[in-house]
Amino acid sequence: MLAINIQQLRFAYGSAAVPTLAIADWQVPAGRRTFLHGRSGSGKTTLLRLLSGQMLPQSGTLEVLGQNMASLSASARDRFRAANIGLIAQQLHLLPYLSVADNIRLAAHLAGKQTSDTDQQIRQLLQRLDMPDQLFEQMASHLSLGQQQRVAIARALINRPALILADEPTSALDEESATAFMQLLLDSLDDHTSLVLISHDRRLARHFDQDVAISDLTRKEP
Ligand SMILES: Nc1ncnc2c1ncn2[C@@H]1O[C@H](COP(=O)(O)OP(=O)(O)OP(=O)(O)O)[C@@H](O)[C@H]1O
Repeated sequence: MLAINIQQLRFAYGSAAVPTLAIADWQVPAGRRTFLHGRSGSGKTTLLRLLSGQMLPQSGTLEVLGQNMASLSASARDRFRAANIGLIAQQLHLLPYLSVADNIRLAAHLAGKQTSDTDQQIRQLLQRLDMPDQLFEQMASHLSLGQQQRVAIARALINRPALILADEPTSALDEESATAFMQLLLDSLDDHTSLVLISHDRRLARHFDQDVAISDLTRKEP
Protein backbone atom coordinates (compact mmCIF):
# COMPACT_ATOMS: atom_id res chain seq x y z
CA MET A 1 0.00 0.00 0.00
CA LEU A 2 1.26 3.46 -0.90
CA ALA A 3 0.58 6.42 1.36
CA ILE A 4 1.37 8.79 -1.53
CA ASN A 5 1.38 8.22 -5.27
CA ILE A 6 2.12 11.22 -7.50
CA GLN A 7 2.64 11.06 -11.24
CA GLN A 8 3.05 13.90 -13.74
CA LEU A 9 1.51 16.34 -11.26
CA ARG A 10 1.30 20.01 -12.20
CA PHE A 11 -0.14 22.70 -9.99
CA ALA A 12 -0.30 26.49 -10.48
CA TYR A 13 -2.02 29.10 -8.34
CA GLY A 14 -4.62 30.94 -10.43
CA SER A 15 -3.83 31.13 -14.12
CA ALA A 16 -0.04 31.37 -13.79
CA ALA A 17 1.67 29.91 -16.88
CA VAL A 18 4.60 28.49 -14.91
CA PRO A 19 3.50 25.82 -12.44
CA THR A 20 4.31 26.35 -8.77
CA LEU A 21 4.83 22.62 -8.49
CA ALA A 22 5.63 19.98 -11.12
CA ILE A 23 6.45 16.50 -9.85
CA ALA A 24 6.95 13.69 -12.37
CA ASP A 25 7.01 10.76 -10.01
CA TRP A 26 6.91 10.30 -6.23
CA GLN A 27 5.76 7.28 -4.25
CA VAL A 28 5.87 6.88 -0.48
CA PRO A 29 5.09 3.47 1.05
CA ALA A 30 2.66 3.37 3.99
CA GLY A 31 4.32 3.59 7.40
CA ARG A 32 7.27 5.65 6.15
CA ARG A 33 8.40 8.77 8.05
CA THR A 34 9.45 11.35 5.50
CA PHE A 35 11.32 14.59 6.16
CA LEU A 36 10.73 17.12 3.38
CA HIS A 37 12.96 20.16 3.12
CA GLY A 38 13.56 22.91 0.59
CA ARG A 39 14.30 26.59 0.28
CA SER A 40 11.68 29.20 1.08
CA GLY A 41 9.08 29.45 -1.70
CA SER A 42 9.98 26.06 -3.21
CA GLY A 43 6.43 24.74 -2.79
CA LYS A 44 6.53 22.68 0.41
CA THR A 45 3.34 24.08 1.89
CA THR A 46 1.69 23.88 -1.54
CA LEU A 47 2.55 20.17 -1.68
CA LEU A 48 1.10 19.61 1.80
CA ARG A 49 -2.11 21.43 0.79
CA LEU A 50 -2.39 19.13 -2.22
CA LEU A 51 -1.70 16.01 -0.13
CA SER A 52 -4.37 17.03 2.37
CA GLY A 53 -6.90 17.64 -0.39
CA GLN A 54 -7.29 21.35 0.30
CA MET A 55 -6.52 21.94 -3.41
CA LEU A 56 -6.36 19.80 -6.55
CA PRO A 57 -3.62 19.76 -9.20
CA GLN A 58 -4.46 21.00 -12.71
CA SER A 59 -3.23 17.69 -14.12
CA GLY A 60 -1.58 14.41 -13.19
CA THR A 61 -2.23 11.69 -10.64
CA LEU A 62 -2.55 12.50 -6.93
CA GLU A 63 -3.42 9.47 -4.82
CA VAL A 64 -3.36 9.69 -1.05
CA LEU A 65 -3.84 6.48 0.95
CA GLY A 66 -5.00 4.85 -2.29
CA GLN A 67 -7.65 7.51 -2.89
CA ASN A 68 -7.60 9.46 -6.16
CA MET A 69 -8.18 12.98 -4.83
CA ALA A 70 -9.44 14.37 -8.16
CA SER A 71 -12.37 11.96 -8.10
CA LEU A 72 -13.71 13.53 -4.88
CA SER A 73 -15.78 16.71 -4.58
CA ALA A 74 -14.48 19.46 -2.27
CA SER A 75 -16.79 18.35 0.55
CA ALA A 76 -15.88 14.67 0.05
CA ARG A 77 -12.20 15.68 0.28
CA ASP A 78 -12.97 17.52 3.53
CA ARG A 79 -14.57 14.33 4.91
CA PHE A 80 -11.67 12.19 3.64
CA ARG A 81 -9.19 14.54 5.34
CA ALA A 82 -11.11 14.60 8.62
CA ALA A 83 -11.32 10.79 8.71
CA ASN A 84 -7.85 9.83 7.45
CA ILE A 85 -5.35 12.67 7.81
CA GLY A 86 -3.95 14.39 10.88
CA LEU A 87 -2.77 17.91 10.11
CA ILE A 88 -0.35 19.88 12.25
CA ALA A 89 0.02 23.35 10.78
CA GLN A 90 2.67 25.95 11.56
CA GLN A 91 -0.02 28.13 13.08
CA LEU A 92 -1.54 25.49 15.33
CA HIS A 93 -5.12 26.66 14.67
CA LEU A 94 -6.41 25.74 18.11
CA LEU A 95 -9.69 27.47 18.89
CA PRO A 96 -8.55 29.74 21.74
CA TYR A 97 -11.93 30.03 23.45
CA LEU A 98 -12.44 26.26 23.59
CA SER A 99 -10.96 23.97 26.22
CA VAL A 100 -8.15 21.51 25.50
CA ALA A 101 -10.72 18.69 25.54
CA ASP A 102 -13.15 20.53 23.26
CA ASN A 103 -10.46 21.32 20.69
CA ILE A 104 -9.69 17.60 20.42
CA ARG A 105 -13.35 16.49 20.70
CA LEU A 106 -14.15 18.76 17.75
CA ALA A 107 -11.69 16.85 15.52
CA ALA A 108 -13.37 13.55 16.50
CA HIS A 109 -16.80 15.07 15.92
CA LEU A 110 -15.89 16.43 12.46
CA ALA A 111 -14.60 13.00 11.44
CA GLY A 112 -17.85 11.37 12.65
CA LYS A 113 -15.77 9.39 15.14
CA GLN A 114 -16.92 10.87 18.47
CA THR A 115 -18.15 8.10 20.77
CA SER A 116 -18.67 7.60 24.50
CA ASP A 117 -14.99 6.48 24.60
CA THR A 118 -13.62 9.69 23.08
CA ASP A 119 -12.94 11.47 26.39
CA GLN A 120 -11.10 8.44 27.70
CA GLN A 121 -8.99 8.34 24.50
CA ILE A 122 -8.24 12.07 24.82
CA ARG A 123 -7.08 11.62 28.42
CA GLN A 124 -4.83 8.71 27.39
CA LEU A 125 -3.33 10.72 24.52
CA LEU A 126 -2.69 13.74 26.73
CA GLN A 127 -1.09 11.49 29.32
CA ARG A 128 1.24 10.00 26.67
CA LEU A 129 2.10 13.55 25.70
CA ASP A 130 2.98 14.49 29.29
CA MET A 131 0.09 16.93 29.69
CA PRO A 132 -1.16 17.21 33.27
CA ASP A 133 -4.74 15.93 33.61
CA GLN A 134 -5.84 19.20 35.24
CA LEU A 135 -5.33 20.95 31.89
CA PHE A 136 -8.15 18.87 30.33
CA GLU A 137 -10.72 21.67 30.73
CA GLN A 138 -8.21 24.53 30.45
CA MET A 139 -8.93 27.12 27.73
CA ALA A 140 -6.47 26.73 24.87
CA SER A 141 -5.56 30.45 25.07
CA HIS A 142 -4.27 29.86 28.61
CA LEU A 143 -1.66 27.29 27.58
CA SER A 144 2.06 27.71 26.96
CA LEU A 145 3.26 27.26 23.37
CA GLY A 146 4.71 23.84 24.22
CA GLN A 147 1.37 22.78 25.75
CA GLN A 148 -0.50 24.10 22.69
CA GLN A 149 1.75 22.00 20.48
CA ARG A 150 0.95 18.92 22.55
CA VAL A 151 -2.76 19.61 22.10
CA ALA A 152 -2.20 20.02 18.34
CA ILE A 153 -0.48 16.61 18.25
CA ALA A 154 -3.30 15.01 20.29
CA ARG A 155 -5.87 16.58 17.95
CA ALA A 156 -3.97 15.22 14.92
CA LEU A 157 -3.84 11.73 16.46
CA ILE A 158 -7.33 11.36 18.00
CA ASN A 159 -8.88 9.81 14.89
CA ARG A 160 -5.97 7.39 14.45
CA PRO A 161 -5.17 8.81 11.02
CA ALA A 162 -3.22 6.72 8.52
CA LEU A 163 -1.28 9.83 7.46
CA ILE A 164 0.05 12.78 9.46
CA LEU A 165 1.08 15.94 7.62
CA ALA A 166 3.05 18.49 9.64
CA ASP A 167 4.11 21.91 8.33
CA GLU A 168 7.02 23.52 10.19
CA PRO A 169 5.62 22.49 13.58
CA THR A 170 8.81 23.40 15.43
CA SER A 171 9.56 26.74 13.81
CA ALA A 172 8.92 28.70 17.01
CA LEU A 173 11.00 26.38 19.23
CA ASP A 174 14.61 26.32 20.34
CA GLU A 175 16.67 23.23 19.44
CA GLU A 176 16.02 21.42 22.73
CA SER A 177 12.25 21.95 22.55
CA ALA A 178 12.21 20.99 18.86
CA THR A 179 13.94 17.68 19.65
CA ALA A 180 11.49 17.04 22.51
CA PHE A 181 8.56 17.83 20.21
CA MET A 182 9.84 15.41 17.55
CA GLN A 183 10.32 12.68 20.14
CA LEU A 184 6.78 13.21 21.42
CA LEU A 185 5.33 13.12 17.93
CA LEU A 186 7.24 9.98 16.88
CA ASP A 187 6.50 8.19 20.17
CA SER A 188 2.79 8.88 19.66
CA LEU A 189 2.61 7.25 16.22
CA ASP A 190 1.58 3.67 15.51
CA ASP A 191 3.85 1.57 13.26
CA HIS A 192 1.41 1.81 10.35
CA THR A 193 1.10 5.61 10.50
CA SER A 194 2.79 7.53 7.68
CA LEU A 195 4.29 10.93 8.49
CA VAL A 196 5.36 13.74 6.17
CA LEU A 197 6.95 16.65 8.02
CA ILE A 198 8.29 19.75 6.33
CA SER A 199 10.91 21.95 7.92
CA HIS A 200 13.78 24.25 7.14
CA ASP A 201 15.62 22.69 10.07
CA ARG A 202 17.75 19.89 8.60
CA ARG A 203 18.80 18.82 12.11
CA LEU A 204 15.40 17.20 12.50
CA ALA A 205 16.07 14.86 9.55
CA ARG A 206 17.81 12.30 11.76
CA HIS A 207 14.44 11.35 13.28
CA PHE A 208 13.12 10.14 9.89
CA ASP A 209 13.37 7.12 7.57
CA GLN A 210 13.80 9.33 4.54
CA ASP A 211 15.10 12.87 3.88
CA VAL A 212 13.67 14.34 0.68
CA ALA A 213 14.61 17.64 -0.97
CA ILE A 214 11.64 19.11 -2.80
CA SER A 215 14.08 20.24 -5.52
CA ASP A 216 14.85 16.55 -6.20
CA LEU A 217 11.14 15.79 -6.61
CA THR A 218 10.60 18.66 -9.00
CA ARG A 219 13.86 18.12 -10.94
CA LYS A 220 12.65 14.72 -12.18
CA GLU A 221 10.13 16.42 -14.44
CA PRO A 222 10.84 15.53 -18.10
N1 LIG B 1 -2.36 31.37 -2.13
C1 LIG B 1 -1.39 31.61 -3.03
N2 LIG B 1 -1.64 32.28 -4.17
C2 LIG B 1 -0.67 32.52 -5.07
N3 LIG B 1 0.61 32.12 -4.92
C3 LIG B 1 0.91 31.45 -3.81
C4 LIG B 1 -0.05 31.16 -2.80
N4 LIG B 1 0.54 30.46 -1.80
C5 LIG B 1 1.84 30.33 -2.18
N5 LIG B 1 2.06 30.91 -3.37
C6 LIG B 1 3.35 30.96 -4.09
O1 LIG B 1 3.73 29.62 -4.38
C7 LIG B 1 5.14 29.43 -4.18
C8 LIG B 1 5.37 28.29 -3.19
O2 LIG B 1 4.88 28.69 -1.92
P1 LIG B 1 4.87 27.70 -0.66
O3 LIG B 1 4.20 28.40 0.47
O4 LIG B 1 4.35 26.38 -1.08
O5 LIG B 1 6.47 27.58 -0.41
P2 LIG B 1 7.24 26.96 0.84
O6 LIG B 1 8.32 26.09 0.29
O7 LIG B 1 6.29 26.33 1.79
O8 LIG B 1 7.86 28.29 1.45
P3 LIG B 1 8.31 28.65 2.97
O9 LIG B 1 9.44 27.71 3.29
O10 LIG B 1 8.77 30.07 2.86
O11 LIG B 1 7.12 28.47 3.86
C9 LIG B 1 5.68 30.79 -3.71
O12 LIG B 1 6.27 31.44 -4.83
C10 LIG B 1 4.47 31.54 -3.24
O13 LIG B 1 4.59 32.91 -3.48
